[in-house]
Amino acid sequence: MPSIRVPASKQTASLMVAVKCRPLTELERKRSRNIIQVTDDKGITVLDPDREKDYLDRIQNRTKERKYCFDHAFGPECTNTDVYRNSISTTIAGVVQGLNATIFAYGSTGSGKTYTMAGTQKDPGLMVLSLHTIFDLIKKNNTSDSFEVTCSYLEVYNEVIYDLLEKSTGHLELREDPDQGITVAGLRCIKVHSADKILELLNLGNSRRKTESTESNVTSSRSHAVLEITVKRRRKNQYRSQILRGKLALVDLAGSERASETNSGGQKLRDGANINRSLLALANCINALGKQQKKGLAYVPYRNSKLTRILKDGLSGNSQTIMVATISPADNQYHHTVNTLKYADRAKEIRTHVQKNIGTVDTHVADYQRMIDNLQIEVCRLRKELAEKDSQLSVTAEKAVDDELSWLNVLSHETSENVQERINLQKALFELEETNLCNRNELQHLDDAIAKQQGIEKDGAVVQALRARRQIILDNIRDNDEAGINYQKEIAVNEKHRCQLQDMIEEAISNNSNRTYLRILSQYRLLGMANTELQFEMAIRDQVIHNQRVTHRNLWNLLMGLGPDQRKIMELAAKEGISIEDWNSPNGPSVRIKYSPIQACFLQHHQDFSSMASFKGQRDGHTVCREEHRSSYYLLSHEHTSPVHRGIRKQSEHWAGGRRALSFPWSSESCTSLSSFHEGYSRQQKQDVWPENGQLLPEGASVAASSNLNPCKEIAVHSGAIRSLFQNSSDLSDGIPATHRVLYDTQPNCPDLLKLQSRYATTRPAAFSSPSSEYNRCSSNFV
Ligand SMILES: Nc1ncnc2c1ncn2[C@@H]1O[C@H](COP(=O)(O)OP(=O)(O)OP(=O)(O)O)[C@@H](O)[C@H]1O
Repeated sequence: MPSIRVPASKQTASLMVAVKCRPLTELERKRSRNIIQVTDDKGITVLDPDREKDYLDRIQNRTKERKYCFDHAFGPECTNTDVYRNSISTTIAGVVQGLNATIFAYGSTGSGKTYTMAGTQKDPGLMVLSLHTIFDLIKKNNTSDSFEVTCSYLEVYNEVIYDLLEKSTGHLELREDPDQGITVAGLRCIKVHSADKILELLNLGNSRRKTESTESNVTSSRSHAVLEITVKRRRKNQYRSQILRGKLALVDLAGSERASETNSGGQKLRDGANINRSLLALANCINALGKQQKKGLAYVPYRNSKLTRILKDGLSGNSQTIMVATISPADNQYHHTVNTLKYADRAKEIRTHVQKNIGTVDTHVADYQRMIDNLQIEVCRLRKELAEKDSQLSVTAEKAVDDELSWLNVLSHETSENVQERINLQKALFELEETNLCNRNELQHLDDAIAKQQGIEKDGAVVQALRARRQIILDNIRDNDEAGINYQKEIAVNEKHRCQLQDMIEEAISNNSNRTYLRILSQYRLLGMANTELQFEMAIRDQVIHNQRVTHRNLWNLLMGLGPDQRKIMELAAKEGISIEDWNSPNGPSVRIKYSPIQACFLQHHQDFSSMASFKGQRDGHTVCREEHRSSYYLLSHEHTSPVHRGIRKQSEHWAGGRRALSFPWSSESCTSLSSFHEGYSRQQKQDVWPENGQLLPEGASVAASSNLNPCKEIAVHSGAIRSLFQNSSDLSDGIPATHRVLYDTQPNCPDLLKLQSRYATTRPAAFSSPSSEYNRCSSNFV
């Protein structure tokens, strides 16, 4: 069977930027002034739009004039063909040779993106000209190679993907394929034999595209359109054939605008917000990629929109990419023009890695025979499926039930998208934190290096270079922190949407006659989604555990390399409550930390929670391996604080018919990230807590008291907890508070209990002597 493999050689290519300035429109000619000068085939000057300057500007010689230099610059007199010949045609030729190319038009609304990409009858656009080139090259090819050209056309409208080659399609999903990168599942791919056929399809697709008349543009595109042409070229010799697969993506973006400028409201305003969101995401990616070339380690937020995910390959992967920045020459468009040119200028820094997509096919007779066999099996299966579908269609009663369920399917689908989006956001947040962790590490090293270097020569060249690098890292950290805050906001919005969806499902179910069945079905589906999220959380946690282990190992190696004396290490560690064992073990020494009873309590709780927890270390009293302990941090932060888990907890509360679910006092800590959890946790360590009223302590848990107590009256305690409560009674400096009673499930002859009773027998007999029936009453209220 054919297999496309990545060949060894890769070439780095810069993103090519061509700027095209359109002529003034009829209306603009009456009202506006031309402020664009194309100085030569690369240079552009944007003149100051203000004819009159105020006093301050005049005396300080301030001007808004801006000068730029790009790979190509085209003035209003240039046609699309001029742009194509000078900047695009060679790249298109590469597509027939198995290379990928992406061409996208970027600019504000009404600046001429659609005109440039689609064009008119008299002035055909880049899409049309590219297609003609591809078919001309195929036609002129005088080798024995065979070609297959396929095309797809999609639009992203309001963050939903639609197939423009299908009359009415549902929402399409993006898939991340390890071999092919980002693909759109279910997108129609049509085989074409001539440029005219594609143009026919293009016109058809364009007629389906969402456009609106806005104040700035009569036919403003409300969606981002992506036309993808794949050219498969098969080269044969006697036994083997080689396949070259080139892909060309032609992208016409929707126009960005300010709501105030377009004077739009309602749906138009919503479209505008979504368009701006994805364009902002694109601009952020361009910024980050540009920065990455200069500074390294900047996080690129591809996941923020469908558009950027689709364009990912074009922006940093295997593609020769051309950005055509379109601008208007009108003086009232100055800000938009400068903004577009600013991003175009940054985009020049972007680098992609171009490589031919080559695969081979063994064409032995046996392979053909196998292919035929497979096809025959497939035909049989399809026939059978068709017969089944026919019989299904005839059962109208079943169909009626299907109709009844269709609303649930729609809502389930939306919920699943909501879950997917949340997972993506959390993945992005996680990646961002990983990046910042590296940044912070580097910062630490830099600080050390600066301090050391300053001892040698104060403010020398090396120190200055280190400081410059430090500033860059600080900037990166700040930018990433800002991005992280935005992700958290988006997660909150997503979570709100999840609640709305769930309410809608609940409402729909309660209005339906098949209530019980639908409720079970809905819960089943929601649980399925919750399960997906949990699996994702676990994958992240495993990654964190792995990272911690590597760090742990490295630290030991470092410590050993430094060679401090064993006794000294032991002394220092003991001061920190750490004991070190097995010094001479071939795997290195093992570190143990003494935990306070409350820490041990939550570790115990979380061990129960996690079925995947890899707690291989020894658990003895309140001693837990450092490694386990660190990994639990992350688990806890997600268990208690991530929207996913809050969602799951809310669901379980709901399904439990309003009965209170088990919760711990510190579960209200809002720690949405690893670092904020650490912060929250260390705060928690500083103040002892008393469990909330009516709370059940798990087996083996213990409590600590302090003067800062919750005003609860009763707690129920398992026998194991009583034991540890007693064992750690020295921690109960204030004893069981006068306002509290402890209810227990232990047999009266339990030795631990007897000891406890004797401790409180004279001072407060009621504090610790409730009968089991009371324990049962108390615990059944909330378990
Ligand atoms: N090179 C050009 N020559 C003549 N007219 C042009 C040219 N470029 C654009 N125009 C005209 O400018 C107007 C706006 O162009 P167009 O619709 O292509 O903008 P756009 O950037 O795609 O806008 P939106 O983002 O709102 O979809 C149209 O009337 C178009 O005909």
